[in-house]
Formats: sequence, structure tokens, C-alpha cells
Amino acid sequence: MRLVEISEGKAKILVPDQREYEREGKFDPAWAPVFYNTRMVFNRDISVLAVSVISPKNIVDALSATGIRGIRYYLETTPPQTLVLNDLDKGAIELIKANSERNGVNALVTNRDANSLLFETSADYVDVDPFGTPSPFILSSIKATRNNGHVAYTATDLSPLEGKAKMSCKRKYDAENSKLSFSKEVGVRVLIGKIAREAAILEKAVIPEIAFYKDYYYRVILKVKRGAKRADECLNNLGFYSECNNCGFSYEGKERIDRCPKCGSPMKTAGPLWLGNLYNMDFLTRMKEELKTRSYLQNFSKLDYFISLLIKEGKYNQHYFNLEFLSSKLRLNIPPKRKILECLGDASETHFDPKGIKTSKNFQETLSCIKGLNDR
Ligand SMILES: C[S@@+](CC[C@H](N)C(=O)[O-])C[C@H]1O[C@@H](n2cnc3c(N)ncnc32)[C@H](O)[C@@H]1O
Ligand SMILES: [Zn+2]
Repeated sequence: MRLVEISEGKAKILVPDQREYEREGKFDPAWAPVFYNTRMVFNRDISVLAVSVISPKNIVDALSATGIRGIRYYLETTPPQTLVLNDLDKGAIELIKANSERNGVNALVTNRDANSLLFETSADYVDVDPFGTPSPFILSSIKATRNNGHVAYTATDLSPLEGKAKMSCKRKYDAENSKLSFSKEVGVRVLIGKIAREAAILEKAVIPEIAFYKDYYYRVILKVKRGAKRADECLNNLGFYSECNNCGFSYEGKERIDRCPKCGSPMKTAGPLWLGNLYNMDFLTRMKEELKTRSYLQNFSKLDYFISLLIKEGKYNQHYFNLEFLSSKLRLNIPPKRKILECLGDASETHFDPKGIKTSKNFQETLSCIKGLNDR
């Protein structure tokens, strides 16, 4: 394997030379013997900020590939007392060892199946960053996370989560799904819903610190608390989203409904999914503080913008409204987003979708704004 050195954050690591694995001028990181994806730098940046807020004593990076994630946590936050970098692949292990040494990182490098490792270990912070769905690793990673510790998941399988691959969603997330006009938010909530149910098996509760969608993945970081009663309370946050394809009405609540209360048409449903908060506002504010001391990050401005937007939209827990969809149901033009935000007053843009808005106002009030602005 020919290697090249790259810089990311404060780390300088060796990765497979992309040129060796290109096919007809194209490159997919999965084609290289060890996985390194430049499109995930933002995911790792934001995770560095989260880990610096958490300041865990020990970290397990269960699916490390080149080791970049755990190495960055070590270099860019208060170094943990113990750092485990694990991967099943032997080639990855060679690279993790070389990269840890190159960066002066004191890590325990293990070559195990992530599940068998996680069932036998415990840590304050566990990172699960797999190919596709994290579902096969949820139970073991929750088991490994200590009381009041944190667990982080990346999911890149958007099709099941956003309702395109319905059977796959049923298999991987034990949830019904459909393509709704606000499916970007459905995805992250289906994912957390599944995590909450797996945690409950172990009499544990999860509380989201930050949960977001970006480019082609979801990322969620959750606090884990022990206790059957807490687990029961956590499950109280589960429910359903439904949307009427005829009049556009949407519903969220604990019970599923099949018929539209407005027009009687059948509704499309997604759930069980997480209806609770997606963000801990204090956690986000502290992440923004942590960012201030990290002007070396290439994504500095993007991160600042993104976290600020999460802080703004985090005020509204109701799912976002898709302005294009609602306008089409009304057979009206889409008013400029700025005007809608002004009309609603208590509202924000959302990171989920440039066509979306988050608001405390209900469906009818939002429709009224779209109608009113078309009448002018
Ligand atoms: C998406 S990559 C990880 C990327 C890395 N976390 C990063 O930020 O660059 C997934 C890794 O999981 C490893 N893997 C797949 N199945 C595994 C398993 N059951 N146990 C441990 N590692 C596994 C693969 O070898 C691959 O290196
Ligand atoms: Zn309807």
C-alpha cells in the first residue's frame, strides 16, 4: 500500500495514496485498503469540540480505520488517560500504530471485532463510526458507556433513515418509514429512537447533546444514564410523525394516526421515532466557546455558522416545515424564506433543509403566512 501524509486538525497522518485506487478518474474511500474520507473532516471537527466539552477520562474509538478520529481527540482536547483505537482490519491496525507513533499519541491499539471489544470494556466516551448503519453496534456501545458517559454514532445509510428504503428501515431501525416532506429530520429521529430502545434493554436512558444531518450522514452524541426508571422516562419520548399527501397536514404525537384529521385522506407515517429534544443548549454554547480557541481549523467559519444555527433552531422541537411542499399543496408560490420568518415571528432557518423553517407556530399558522404573503 503506497501511503501519503496528510494534515487534518493538529494531526499529520499517513493514508493510502488515493491515486493508486482511482477507477476511471473517480475515487471512493471504500476502494482503498484502509478508509480515509476527507468529506468527514467536518464530522471529526465537530466531534473534537464535543469531546473537549465532555473531557472524558477514557475514550474508545471502536472503528478507527487510520486512527484519525481518536488521534485528533488526543491532540486537540485534554488528552484522555486512556485511548483505545480499534479496528478489525489488519492493514488498518498497522496504519493506526504508525499514525499514533508519528503524532506522539499514547494509545492502546486493538485488532478486535468492535462488538466483542465493547461488550468487554467500559469508557466515558465511546465513538462508533462505521460504514453505513451503526445498528449492529448500538447495544454493545451503550453497554460500554459508563453512567453519565457519552456515546457517539455516525450513520451514512440515508435511504432507510429518510424513508426511501422502507424494509431496510424496518430491519435496521425497527421502524416504519415513508418519504415525508421533512424526511431529513425524520432520519435523525428514527436513529435516536432506535438507540433509546436498545438502551432501555440495558436499563439505561439516552439524552441527546447534539444531533444533526450533514451532506450524506447523521451524527448524534448522547449522554447515557443508568436506571430502569430513567429508561422508562426516556421511552416516553418516542412517538410518530405523519403527513397527509393530499392537504399537507402533518401530525406528531405518541399515538400513530392513519387518517388525516383535516381531509380524511390516508397519511404517511414514520416511527417509532424520537420526539424529544435534539440538543442540549448549554452543551452547544460550550462547543461554540471551545471553537473560539481553535482558529487553526480549516472549517472554522463553517463550524461557527453551523453551531450558531443549531442554537437558533434548537429552540423549536416541532419538526421543520418544508415551504416548497406546503406551497405546492396550496398551489401557491413559495414566498421568500425571509418574509415567512418575519411573518411567523418566532421562527428560524434549519440546518436540515434550505427549504425548511423551524417555528413554534402550528401547521395552520404557517399556512396562513404562506397564503397571506401570496395575497399581497
Ligand atoms: C467508516 S470506517 C471508520 C472511519 C474512521 N472512524 C474515521 O473517522 O476516519 C469503518 C471502519 O470499521 C472497520 N470495521 C468494520 N467492521 C468492523 C467490526 N465488526 N469491528 C471493528 N472494526 C470494523 C473497517 O475496517 C473500517 O476501518
Ligand atoms: Zn389531509
